Amino acid sequence: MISLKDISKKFSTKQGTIVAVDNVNLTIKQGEIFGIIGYSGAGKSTLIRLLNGLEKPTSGQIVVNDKEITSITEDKLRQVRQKVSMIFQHFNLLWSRTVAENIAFPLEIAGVPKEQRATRVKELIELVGLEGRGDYYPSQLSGGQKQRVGIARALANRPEVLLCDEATSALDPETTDSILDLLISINERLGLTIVLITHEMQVIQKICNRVAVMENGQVVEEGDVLEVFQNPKQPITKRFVSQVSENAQAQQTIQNLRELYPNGKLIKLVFVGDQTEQPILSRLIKQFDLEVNIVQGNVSHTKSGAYGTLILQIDGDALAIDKAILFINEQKVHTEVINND
Ligand SMILES: Nc1ncnc2c1ncn2[C@@H]1O[C@H](COP(=O)(O)OP(=O)(O)OP(=O)(O)O)[C@@H](O)[C@H]1O
Repeated sequence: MISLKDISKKFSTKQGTIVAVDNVNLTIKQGEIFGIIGYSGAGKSTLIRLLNGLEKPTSGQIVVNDKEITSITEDKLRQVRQKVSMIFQHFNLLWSRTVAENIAFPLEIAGVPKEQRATRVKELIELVGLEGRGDYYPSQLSGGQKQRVGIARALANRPEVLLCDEATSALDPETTDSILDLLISINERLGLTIVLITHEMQVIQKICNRVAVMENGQVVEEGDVLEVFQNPKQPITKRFVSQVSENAQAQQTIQNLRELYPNGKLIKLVFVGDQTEQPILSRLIKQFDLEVNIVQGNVSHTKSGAYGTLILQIDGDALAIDKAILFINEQKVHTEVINND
């Protein structure tokens, strides 16, 4: 549905040339929710703006729905843009228009007759759960409600792709959850392809099928969310994954246990999907003459299944510990020894 081939975007500034996007190759499939994560300055905004033609790449090709958008005329680009909508961190609503008038705005631009506009606005208000708020002004709405207006407006002309630029970053965790639930339901009900950029792994975890990790303009890692959670390869990906799977308190506990049991091994187990149901721990204790302490346990639910981590402190004979680790690996559970130093 969307493919980026060798895409680079350079900006010339007084300080010199900035490479905002550096040779990116990506394919986004129809109907999926694809997340792009990176810290500030990684190039996410530039990349997403390239997808709807707001920026032109310095080199490379972008194909959206079989149309090569990098070399088409402004007129044709406008047609493609109707199929690629966007929502924003700060909503970008028109403050002097009511909710209904904001949602109607893209329909007016597209020349939809007044009566059809009214019917479509009503449908959209229901779709995003803003019944009874049609005559409100944006200033009378909460952040979450404003983003619902943004989503309704973006969907007005029945796009095939929705781009989300840090769409939940200005919202509190509970409101973030409700907006992400709305995006999931829209993706499922309308079969809409969603591409989102974020710096929060929680967002990726909750709603994305696949993820690309950006650093210094490059995509440094990419894959199914569950796989990336299970086996992050790059240091930056590991940092993002630990945002959701570990917490400061657990780190403290690890520190304490290292001091308490200098001879034991601290082992992190990573479970995916069905493995989270398996009684691996009880079998481990039964089969091996080892002392096993649970330091921390955590199960996160991603869109494609459950993902869990368990940190164990295992003490006893060194050979038995190695055999136990082998046994755990045989259950297809990924293990990582946390150094005792
Ligand atoms: N129009 C521009 N002119 C010059 N430099 C730019 C321009 N747009 C972006 N950049 C630079 O490109 C790099 C990537 O910026 P970009 O906004 O894409 O990153 P980001 O990952 O979205 O970060 P943030 O979340 O802070 O917006 C940065 O160094 C930024 O300063």
